[in-house]
Amino acid sequence: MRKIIVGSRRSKLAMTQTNWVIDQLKKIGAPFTFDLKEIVTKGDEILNVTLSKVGGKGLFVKEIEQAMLNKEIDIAVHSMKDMPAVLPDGLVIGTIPEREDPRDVLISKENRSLRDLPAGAIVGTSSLRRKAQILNIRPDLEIKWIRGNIDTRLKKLETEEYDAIILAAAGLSRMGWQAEVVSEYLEPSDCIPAVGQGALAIECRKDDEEILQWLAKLNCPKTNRAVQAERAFLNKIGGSCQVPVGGYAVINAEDDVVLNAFVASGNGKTIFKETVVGKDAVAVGEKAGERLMERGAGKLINEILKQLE
Ligand SMILES: NCc1[nH]cc(CCC(=O)O)c1CC(=O)O
Repeated sequence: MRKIIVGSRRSKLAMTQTNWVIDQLKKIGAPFTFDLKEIVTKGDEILNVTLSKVGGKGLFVKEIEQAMLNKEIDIAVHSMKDMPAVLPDGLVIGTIPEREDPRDVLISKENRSLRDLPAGAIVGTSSLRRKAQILNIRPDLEIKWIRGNIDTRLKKLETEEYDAIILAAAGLSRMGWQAEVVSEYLEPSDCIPAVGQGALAIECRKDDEEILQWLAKLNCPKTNRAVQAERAFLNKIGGSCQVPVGGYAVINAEDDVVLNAFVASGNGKTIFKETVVGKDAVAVGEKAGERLMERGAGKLINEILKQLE
């Protein structure tokens, strides 16, 4: 039997996701044995800085992709939302399994919802996307940066000066946290998820036909189409991590892709939202990007990027 080397970040979430995929492959009878190889990425090492300031997207995958190109590993399981728009030559996303709950959740002291938090309450998040959307609804709240893995953040809610934190529902449930810890599931009408949130990307070499053939059996066509639309949108607007942006697509009963996307100013005062419906996922994503740019998102993005210079 062929031995497959699976590369993974060492975080508990990464390991959990990786082991889940290995289990799925075993379950469908893939004729492989598996070896896990831990890889430390830049994103794991730099914990004290906002991600958007240290390079953002790609930070959690670059070293892993290099190891794959060097044939030190054969496959890797990533959170789709950590994946840059373009993959290095020679690598592909071999499969996208069914998406988990894509929503963000609010976890607060006294189990308060977003609209019930006390005036001026402190909310922990390091995501520009979450910050802008939260401030759009509750401009009085104070957003305080927080980093670290999910367990660390939950602990900080108890030990540090936060009244609430925001996390992805998918990460929480994959880590075995029960829905009871959640104070409120934020609906996409309030807080549009990150592009790819809740989905996994399993990456391998383009020419590894044997692996590709088995990975294909784990593929979820609906999730695939939805994520394609979201990523086409992100690509169109330039996919920068410095700009509050989000996109979430579903497949409706008519088999159309329905994409909701937004671009906002950092303080959430200006927020442009678009909904685009259509059969062709990539076209839907690109159209959402084009429309938002026409409405002024381009100007907004340029202003944000200029301030960073
Ligand atoms: N930002 C880090 C990150 N990358 C992927 C997830 C888990 C959720 C997912 O797979 O989308 C998380 C945690 C979070 O945002 O709370």
